[in-house]
Amino acid sequence: MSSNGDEFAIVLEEGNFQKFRKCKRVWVHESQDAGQRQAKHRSPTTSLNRTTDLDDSNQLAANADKQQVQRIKAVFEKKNQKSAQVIAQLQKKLDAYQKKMHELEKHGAIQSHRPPREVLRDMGQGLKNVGGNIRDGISYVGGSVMSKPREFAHLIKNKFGSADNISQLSSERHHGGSATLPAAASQASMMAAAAAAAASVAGGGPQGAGQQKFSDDGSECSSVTSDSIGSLGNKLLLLRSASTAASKPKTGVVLINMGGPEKLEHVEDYLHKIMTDTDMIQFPAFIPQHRFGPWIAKRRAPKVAKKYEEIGGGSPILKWTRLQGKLLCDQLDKKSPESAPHKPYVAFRYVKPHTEDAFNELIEDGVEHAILFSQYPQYCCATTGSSFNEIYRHFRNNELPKNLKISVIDRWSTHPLLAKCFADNIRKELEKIPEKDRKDTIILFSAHSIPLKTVNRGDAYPSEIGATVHNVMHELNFEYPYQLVWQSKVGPVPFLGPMTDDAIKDYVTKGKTSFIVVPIAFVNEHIETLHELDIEYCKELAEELGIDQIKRCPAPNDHPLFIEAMADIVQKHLKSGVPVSKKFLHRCPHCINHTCGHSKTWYGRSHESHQDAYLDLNKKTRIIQDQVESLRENFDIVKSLQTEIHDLNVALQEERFRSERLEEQINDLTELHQNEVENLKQAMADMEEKVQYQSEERLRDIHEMLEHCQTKQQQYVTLEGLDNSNARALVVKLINVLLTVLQVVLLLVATGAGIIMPFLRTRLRILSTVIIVIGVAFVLRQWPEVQDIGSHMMRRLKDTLDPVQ
Ligand SMILES: C=CC1=C(C)c2cc3[nH]c(cc4nc(cc5[nH]c(cc1n2)c(C)c5CCC(=O)O)C(CCC(=O)O)=C4C)c(C)c3C=C
Ligand SMILES: [Fe+2]
Repeated sequence: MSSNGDEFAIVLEEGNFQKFRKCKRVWVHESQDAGQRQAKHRSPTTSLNRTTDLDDSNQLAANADKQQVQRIKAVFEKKNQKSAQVIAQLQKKLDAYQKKMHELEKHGAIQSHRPPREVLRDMGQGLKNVGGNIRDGISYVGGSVMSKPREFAHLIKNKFGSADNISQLSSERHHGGSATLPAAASQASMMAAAAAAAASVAGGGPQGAGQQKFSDDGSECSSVTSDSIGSLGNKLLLLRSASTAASKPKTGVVLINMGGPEKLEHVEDYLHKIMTDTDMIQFPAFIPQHRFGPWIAKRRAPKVAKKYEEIGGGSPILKWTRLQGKLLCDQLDKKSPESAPHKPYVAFRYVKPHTEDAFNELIEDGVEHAILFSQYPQYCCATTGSSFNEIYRHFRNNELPKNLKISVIDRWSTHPLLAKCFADNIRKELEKIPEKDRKDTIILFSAHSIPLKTVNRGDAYPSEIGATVHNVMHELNFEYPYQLVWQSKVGPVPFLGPMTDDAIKDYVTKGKTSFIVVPIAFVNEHIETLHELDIEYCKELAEELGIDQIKRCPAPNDHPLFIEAMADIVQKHLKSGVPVSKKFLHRCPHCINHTCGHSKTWYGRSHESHQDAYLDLNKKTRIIQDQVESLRENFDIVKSLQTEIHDLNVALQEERFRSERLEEQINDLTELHQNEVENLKQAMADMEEKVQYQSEERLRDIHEMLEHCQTKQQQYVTLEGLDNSNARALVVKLINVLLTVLQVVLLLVATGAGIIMPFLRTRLRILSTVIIVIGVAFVLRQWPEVQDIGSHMMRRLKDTLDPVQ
């Protein structure tokens, strides 16, 4: 048996072998689950490795002893534990990310079913954009103003001549006249008409084809009369029908204006509110305004009501404002999707809908940002100031919701599109004037006057009016003579002049006969354009002065350039990120109005708080951006960890396979060994049996020989006995003696052999026996000398022991 075999013999020793099998079972069991999971991932290279592994394992198996097996087991166990830990950690991380992503999805940031990585990337990008937008204000999303509805409107205009005609056709249809109107077109007409209203430039809308000459008596004074108010009504009706189901508005555009009585019965209340508005009118200190104001309102009401009656029974301000708001928000929705949906709210100072109506609705709608958009292009303490003071008072008594951001557009007198709009309207009026008179036509920019006292306090109104006038004239290349004049003086106190009517009178006396009056301070038709300018000046004064060339330029109303101007103003405001202008927070140098002081402080604070909120939002956006970034990084880490896990699993799988092979080898060798041991045992048993059998054979042979001898002897005895009985007896006795002697000799030989055999079993014994025998023989041969030596030694010993003798 080889030395390797010896080592295996030790391993296979009953106790050790059991231990080895037990350890192996534990190890195999631990790695079994993972092995099953990974089995399908076995790569072709693994099978290649197997051969090498097999050799390794053969080698290993060949050299393995108990410690080696345990060491191998420990290494694999350690590896197994490590992988299990790594897998558990990664699983944990993965769970956390999945949870985060789930939360993000749940909170609406991700609403798609795209892969989370892509969603994360888009979200990150979106947040980046949001951040950018917030930093830059709300970014301008470019888009042509001449968008689809307007193109559609142009189409319709080409077909029907004017948007107004659509409603006409529509009513004709009701009377059976719609046979020629295609069904689809009739359905679309409602939508188209709304767009057409926005596109009613020259020839369309109230200023163009729909515009009517005021007087039946052939007066040239152009105006927007009750007929055109009716046309405005139709547009609004169509707009309303065309409006789609409203979604929750994000941005509310609050159109701030003074308003006018829509019905005659509202006139007194309207005047009452004006007369008691101390921002608008300040009675001398000795007159109690709250008493005297209503009294004047009551007295003045019939006269004012008559005027409203003459313009069609009420102020068109609300209708125009609603239309302007609708068109504005439509444009904003397209141009500024970041702040969409936009919804217009009307906040009038003296009639319904009041400030509180607008804000109640706006808050109920859940608007996030309310833009307080003054509809007075030029700031005046009596008008703009009064409305903003009213809003301040409203929020002094009512809580401003924390989630409602407010910002202010307080003036826009120099907006280029406003000037372009006025210039366009002026050009159109100029075209109506005979060419010979055109160059000499004086353009009279007429604005509502204000008391000189107000001017002297430092009200910006006159200078801002002047700025608009300058810009309009710049648009007209200053090609015409022009003059800024003032109208609508009320009460006995001195007002800013020259008055419009006085100016016309004096110009006429100076030989001027052609005028275009431009209402420069108000953006839609109202009593002062429709009555004071159209009736009192263009008609009555012209008659009185004997001239027929006083034309009136329409107010901006729904002029596309004006709507575009409004949209641009709002957009730029959003983009600027400036909630309130410095100028607005700055009081007039001689302001005596305490409300102005409180109001501006309030706007300033709310501005600050919004600025804070804005900064806060910015900060939060940045934090979210950072989080998205780190999430993205973590995502990458998870990805690489997943790859690592996969690699580890593959390696683990290979190790497991290798160990399996090793185990198989060990099993095979164990079996081989057992077989060998069995064979050896068998061989030994066989040998034993053979020896036994051979010795029995020998004995039998001896017995047979003895029996044969005896038989021979008896034969001899029988043969010879016949001759001589005495001799025969002697021979028998002799043979018996011989046999006995032989037996004794044999016995002696056997005994001797029995005695001698132990001495001859090993070489050493044989050697020592030979030496002893030779020694004894030598002693016996030299016996006398040995005796002498013995007696001599005895003597010497006695002498040594007894020194006295
Ligand atoms: C920008 C325009 C206006 C300024 C500035 C303005 C100042 C101002 N007004 C009054 C007194 C009255 N105004 C009245 C009506 C009225 N005022 C404006 C515009 C401005 N007023 C308009 C557009 C209207 C008419 C609205 C409508 O119904 O269509 C009235 C009531 C009518 C009347 O009694 O004649 C009064 C009164 C003052 C004292 C003032 C400046 C301090
Ligand atoms: Fe006024």
